[in-house]
Parts: sequence; structure tokens; C-alpha cells
Amino acid sequence: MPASTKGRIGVLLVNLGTPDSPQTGDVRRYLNEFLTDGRVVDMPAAIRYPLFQGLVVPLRAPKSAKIYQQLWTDRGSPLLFHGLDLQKLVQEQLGKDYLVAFGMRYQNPSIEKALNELREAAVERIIVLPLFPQYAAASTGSVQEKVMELVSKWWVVPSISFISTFANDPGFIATIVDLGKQEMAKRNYDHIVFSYHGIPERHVLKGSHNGYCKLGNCCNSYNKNNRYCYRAQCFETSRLIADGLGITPDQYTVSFQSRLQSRLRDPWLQPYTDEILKPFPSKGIKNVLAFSPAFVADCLETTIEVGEEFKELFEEAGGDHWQLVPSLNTHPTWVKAVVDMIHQN
Ligand SMILES: C=CC1=C(C)c2cc3[nH]c(cc4nc(cc5[nH]c(cc1n2)c(C)c5CCC(=O)O)C(CCC(=O)O)=C4C)c(C)c3C=C
Ligand SMILES: [Fe+2]
Ligand SMILES: [Fe+2]
Repeated sequence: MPASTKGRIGVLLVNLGTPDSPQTGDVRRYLNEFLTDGRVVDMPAAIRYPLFQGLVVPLRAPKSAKIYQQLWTDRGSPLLFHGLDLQKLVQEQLGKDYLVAFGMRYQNPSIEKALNELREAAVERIIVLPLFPQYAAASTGSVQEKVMELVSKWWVVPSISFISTFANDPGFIATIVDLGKQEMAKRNYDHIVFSYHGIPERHVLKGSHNGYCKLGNCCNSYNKNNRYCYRAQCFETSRLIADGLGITPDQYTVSFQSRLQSRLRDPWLQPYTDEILKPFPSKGIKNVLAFSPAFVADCLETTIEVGEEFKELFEEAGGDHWQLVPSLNTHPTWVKAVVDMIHQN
């Protein structure tokens, strides 16, 4: 019988990244790496580096550091420890035929370190799962570019596959529905908000296949022409969660948060969450349940922005109760969904 060349399959889970500590120096290092990525800030490098390293990041870092200090826990940044917990649980369920590594696109543990663990174990092939449900060139695309850049320098380049979107994955949706139902069992809500991380409109248009996406009704159905359109994926995820919760389109709003630049110069996907929530109380919407379905783990964008800042804005506008649905973190259905996505790949 010929000898088998079969080996373990490498799995690389990647999330966005977070500072090493909530101190200004570490936040500055993180933001410098993040905001000089040409897929995040798509300006010519000759403008991007001096503008962001010289002006934007030095001004932003001390303010961001204060927010990170609010977020920080005994175990550090939630995005990191939930990622490491997920890695451990997925490894346990996949068993000895797989080796699961975890890396961050920016800062630590780096993608390079995680890939080296897989290389040293001589894995047969690598499956990369960027932990962003909806593909965006600034998130998933950036992880893919980094992995390819690093692996292209290896003498033996392994077979690699990427799971580029899981916006409509049944296990991903079922977990969010379960988390939502747990909150809905505790009290009655007048309205649901699905708040996604925003991106510049230009990013969507640049990725449009044959000009299909025009930021209009084109995104209302999810199909082969707009498979990687971030806006269409956000709408699809929302529709599927709403179906699971048994709510109708008039009972929910899809909106976008976390815009970075001035909206006058550079429009981001709309409507903006901080704007849609203000008129709610005057329309009789006093109790709101908010989901953050662009994130699989609690982080600054969910816990602080949706859970605290939007809550404050809503209450200032006369609202009674604003409740954030926690992220998937290590929910057993989510761990199984990741395992299933790997098995199907
Ligand atoms: C859901 C995927 C994400 C996309 C798409 C994305 C695009 C994007 N982000 C910025 C700027 C910032 N984002 C920041 C934090 C942050 N972003 C994501 C995910 C996506 N970003 C996550 C998971 C986090 C939280 C990280 C954590 O440590 O908890 C920040 C840093 C925080 C701050 O200073 O406000 C910035 C800046 C841009 C410009 C962009 C697309 C163009
Ligand atoms: Fe972001
Ligand atoms: Fe679209």
C-alpha cells in the first residue's frame, strides 16, 4: 500500500485586532497600523501615511485610549479573549485531524505568528476564516491580502482556501436569533435596530460587479450579482434574523455606525444609527432592542458604542429602555456553526 501523505488540516481564525493595552502608546501603535492600511483608508500612500500617522492618529489615540480603558476587563480586551476562547472550543470539537490557530489583522497575536504555527506543524492545507460575517474589502479583504502576502514568501506555498462571507450561514443566524429571543423573553420591545459597522459608500461602489450595486434597491435582494456587496449582505443578515424572531419589516430598522471621516466630505453607508434613534421616542418607540450583527465578539463597537453611547443618546431623546443583544462570543451554537463551516469547506 502506498504511504499516505495526509496530514492535519490547518484552520486560521482571524479577527480585526485590538491594542495590547488601553494605554495611549499601545492604542497609537494599533491605530497607526490599522489606519494606514490601504484597504481601510483608500487614499494614495503618499497622503495616507503623513495624514494619519502625523495628524489623525496622534489626535485620536488619547481619546480612543480613554474608551478602551472603559472596555478593558481583567482578561484584557474582549475581542481578544473571546477569540482565544473560540479557538480552544473549535479545536476541541474539530479534534486531532485539525490544528486551529488564531490571529489578529492588526497587532497581536499577529497573523504571521499564527501562520507560522501552522507551517511548523506541516499542515496539509489551510482554511482561513476571517471572523467578519459580511464581506468588506476593509475587513475580510484586508485579512485575505495579508495572508496571501505572508504565505507568498514561503518556499513551499500551501493550498489555501478562504471563507469570505457567512452573512446567511444558518448556524450564525440561529445563534443571533437565540440571543435575541432571550432578551425578548425578559420584556416587550417597541422596535428592533440592526446596527452594522459602517464603511464609506465608495467602498461598496468600488466592489460593485459590472455596476450592479448603486446603493439603491439593488441591495434589497441577495443574489449572485451582489454576493460580496456589504450593504446587500447586511440587509440579508437582518432579514434572516427578523424571520427567525418572527418580526415584520416595519418592526425593525437597519442602520450603520462608527463612521470615521466627516460625512460631508466622504459619505458612509446610511442611515446612521445615532441619527435614526433620536426621533424614535417622539414616535412612541420607547423600548428598543439593538443587535450588532457585523461582530461575532463583544468589542468597543458593540459594548461601548451600541451598549452605552447609543443608549445615552436614546435616553436623552426621551426613550425608556435601550438594550444591546450580546455578541455570539462562545455560544455553543456559534462554536458548532464555525465547526460546520470548516467541515463544509
Ligand atoms: C465588521 C467589520 C469591520 C469593518 C468593515 C470595519 C471597517 C472600518 N473600521 C474603521 C475604523 C475603526 N474601527 C475601529 C474598531 C473596530 N472595527 C471593527 C470591525 C470593522 N471595521 C472592530 C471589531 C473594532 C473594535 C476593535 C476593538 O478593539 O474592540 C476603530 C478603533 C476604535 C476607535 O478609535 O474608534 C477605528 C478607528 C474604518 C475607517 C473602516 C472602514 C473603512
Ligand atoms: Fe472598524
Ligand atoms: Fe448592493
